[in-house]
Amino acid sequence: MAEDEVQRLKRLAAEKAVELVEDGMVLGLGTGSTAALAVDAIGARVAAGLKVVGIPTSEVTAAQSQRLGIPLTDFGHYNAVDLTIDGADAVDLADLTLIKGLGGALLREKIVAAASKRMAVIIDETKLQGTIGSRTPVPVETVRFGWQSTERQLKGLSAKPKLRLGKDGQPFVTDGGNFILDCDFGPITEAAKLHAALKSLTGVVETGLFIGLATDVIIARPGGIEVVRRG
Ligand SMILES: O=C(CO)[C@H](O)[C@H](O)COP(=O)(O)O
Repeated sequence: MAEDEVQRLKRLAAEKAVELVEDGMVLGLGTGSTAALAVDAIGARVAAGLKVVGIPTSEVTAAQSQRLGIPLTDFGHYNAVDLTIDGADAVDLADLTLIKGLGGALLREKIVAAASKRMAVIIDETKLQGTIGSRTPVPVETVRFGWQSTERQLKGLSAKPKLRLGKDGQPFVTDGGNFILDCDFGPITEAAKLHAALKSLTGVVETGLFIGLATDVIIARPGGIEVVRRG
């Protein structure tokens, strides 16, 4: 699919999700190229008088929100988020399991998603890949100290881990100061079991498997928008 068309589809999904935003809401503001389009659309509504507060899932999203005049808050002020709008790297429509974190923000994204009453995931149809893991590795955020030891433990779980590098060829560092090991497991049939096994490893901070968190998936296809809701 041509890049312009993918961008058009991402914008359609973002705009559909922003229709769910209501006055007075606490919003989770996602990270990535699709989520950024939703943040733009929220910013336009704020400029037109909408009253919301947002919790950003990355420093990049925080900076974008500030530029747009979206008031920001944190979990010191609110226990729960009414609605989070975020992208995803892979979605299994069978149970709305997601892989997230190719943009590097998975830890904050998961903290915000876990506190959200509703999580709308916005994607173009290229993110639908059937069984999760078939085409997308699982990002695993790992403390820097001893990352090679954590990598060996991951290999013990049959992963093929690869340390993520930044554009400068140095290890990519997350907003939390950690590294990411992108782990190819092949198709994942028992995501919850795998997630639990990964989390039990010393040195693993969080995984990019988002299970039972998405409530709505908004898919932009060339022929139109499809909304899939949990249950
Ligand atoms: O999980 C993420 C960032 O950590 C993003 O939501 C995910 O990478 C999708 O990004 P994009 O919309 O640019 O394809």
